[in-house]
Amino acid sequence: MAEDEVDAVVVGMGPGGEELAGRLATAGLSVVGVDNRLLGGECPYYACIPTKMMVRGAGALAEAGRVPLLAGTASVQPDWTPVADRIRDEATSGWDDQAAVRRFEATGGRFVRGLGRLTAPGEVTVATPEGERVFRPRRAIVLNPGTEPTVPPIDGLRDTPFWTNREAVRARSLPGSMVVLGAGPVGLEFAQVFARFGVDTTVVESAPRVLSVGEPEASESITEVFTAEGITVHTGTSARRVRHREGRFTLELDSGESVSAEQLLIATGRHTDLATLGVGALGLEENANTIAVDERMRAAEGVWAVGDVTGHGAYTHTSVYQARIAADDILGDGAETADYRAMPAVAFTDPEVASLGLTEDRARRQGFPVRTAVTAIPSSARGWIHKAGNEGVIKLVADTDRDILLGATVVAPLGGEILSAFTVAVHTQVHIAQLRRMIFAFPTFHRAIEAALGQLVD
Ligand SMILES: Cc1cc2nc3c(=O)[nH]c(=O)nc-3n(C[C@H](O)[C@H](O)[C@H](O)COP(=O)(O)OP(=O)(O)OC[C@H]3O[C@@H](n4cnc5c(N)ncnc54)[C@H](O)[C@@H]3O)c2cc1C
Ligand SMILES: NC(=O)c1ccc[n+]([C@@H]2O[C@H](COP(=O)([O-])OP(=O)(O)OC[C@H]3O[C@@H](n4cnc5c(N)ncnc54)[C@H](O)[C@@H]3O)[C@@H](O)[C@H]2O)c1
Repeated sequence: MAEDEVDAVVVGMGPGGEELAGRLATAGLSVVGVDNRLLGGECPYYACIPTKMMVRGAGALAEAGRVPLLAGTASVQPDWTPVADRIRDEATSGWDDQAAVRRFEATGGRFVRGLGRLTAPGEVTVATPEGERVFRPRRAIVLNPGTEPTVPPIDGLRDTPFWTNREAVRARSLPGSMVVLGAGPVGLEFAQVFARFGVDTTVVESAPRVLSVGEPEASESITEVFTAEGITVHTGTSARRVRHREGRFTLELDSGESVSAEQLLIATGRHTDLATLGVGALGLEENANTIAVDERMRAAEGVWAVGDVTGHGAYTHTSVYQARIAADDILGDGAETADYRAMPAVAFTDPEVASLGLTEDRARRQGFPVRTAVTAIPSSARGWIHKAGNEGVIKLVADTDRDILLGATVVAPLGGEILSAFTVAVHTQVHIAQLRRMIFAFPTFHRAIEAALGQLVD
């Protein structure tokens, strides 16, 4: 058992851990970054980047399919090979992180591949193929373990060769049919991609609607688009039993129906194994799904946590934002504290579902004096011109006493880009009266914001 004294140990090198470890190392601290899988975490190898390459391919097919309505004829033959090649060669280098390791080492950091565990206050033990290494960092332990796909306890499921996002992004070919269990952002992005590449796709969601934590208008809009694209959507039901026989999955649903397909994708959420991470050594709850942090990401004396595990939004930009704040705090110049009011989220379906701040329901439950506005994208000038693929809606949630926006949802082509105007408005608390005096270029999609703002005044 070797012992190392260092300034900081970062356990889990997801986007936040990588950013933070690099910052500390660049500042001159001796830093060890630990990851048992790939340096960079889920986002570059199994999540954001490869799935957005899939979305790009699927989007090109969808646009080609719109040609007959707009511009003549187009003959398109979907082929998964360019997508699979791009993911292997351009996104993940064959799921090899050597470039990321070299980039981190160039900052002065040391990378240790292995499973990190808190073994005492101020002590991290890393199990590597060569044996255990014990670190007692002088200044900081940072936890960035991210999340694993959650597999629900459905009778028969565990014995079947189902996919999670990790198998789906490695797929070299696609099945003829697919059931996607779970209609959060992960399930919906994959479902639409696969359907557009010709897979007969069925979505099963236990909540009453898809994207159930968002605005109902967004759920309705996406359900309509999916249905129009030939995707079958079951809501308010789950699977009580799964069987896999002769190359086919069959799911018996709670509703009494059954659905069957060549492949099953589990997209029912994420979790973190805090017991394996050993947070009990810090006096923290091992059965919890998140590590509570203060506004500077401090979880305990000398311990910071960043990323999905903090429960403040499972997005890469959240993890990197928190990493910046934690790094400043560790380096001793931490004036900035976390403010999540304008934390954006984008599901990269087509149309994109982009949102930030409070939904109407949450704003009312929190006791705000609420007024809302809803405007349909097809009724805007640009939406009408765009025609095929113009589905969507903008919904605003305003605090009438303070004359500011509390939340916004944009379902639209490039909805994530349109959302940026609201990110500024909510982040800086611009008065709605001031927003209404802005000039919105004609005929942009974001000009639909003006119509929505107009509904917020008498
Ligand atoms: C399919 C999919 C698509 C997504 N698309 C987007 C998107 O478009 N935009 C977006 O913003 N977000 C997206 N996300 C979410 C995004 O991937 C995560 O929020 C992001 O990766 C940040 O996670 P993190 O920093 O908490 O750590 P992660 O990226 O989860 O990385 C954590 C790392 O820590 C390692 N680790 C865990 N425990 C230990 C341990 N004990 N010892 C050593 N190493 C350990 C893990 O192996 C992993 O490498 C997507 C997620 C999924 C699943
Ligand atoms: N573009 C992005 O920023 C992006 C993309 C993908 C994921 N993410 C993040 O990753 C995280 C995970 O996303 P996700 O979609 O996997 O999880 P999620 O928790 O957002 O959604 C999971 C869905 O599965 C449903 N579900 C749970 N158990 C079920 C069951 N047994 N049967 C049927 N349905 C069931 C839930 O009701 C929920 O709607 C999210 O927090 C998300 O924000 C972000």
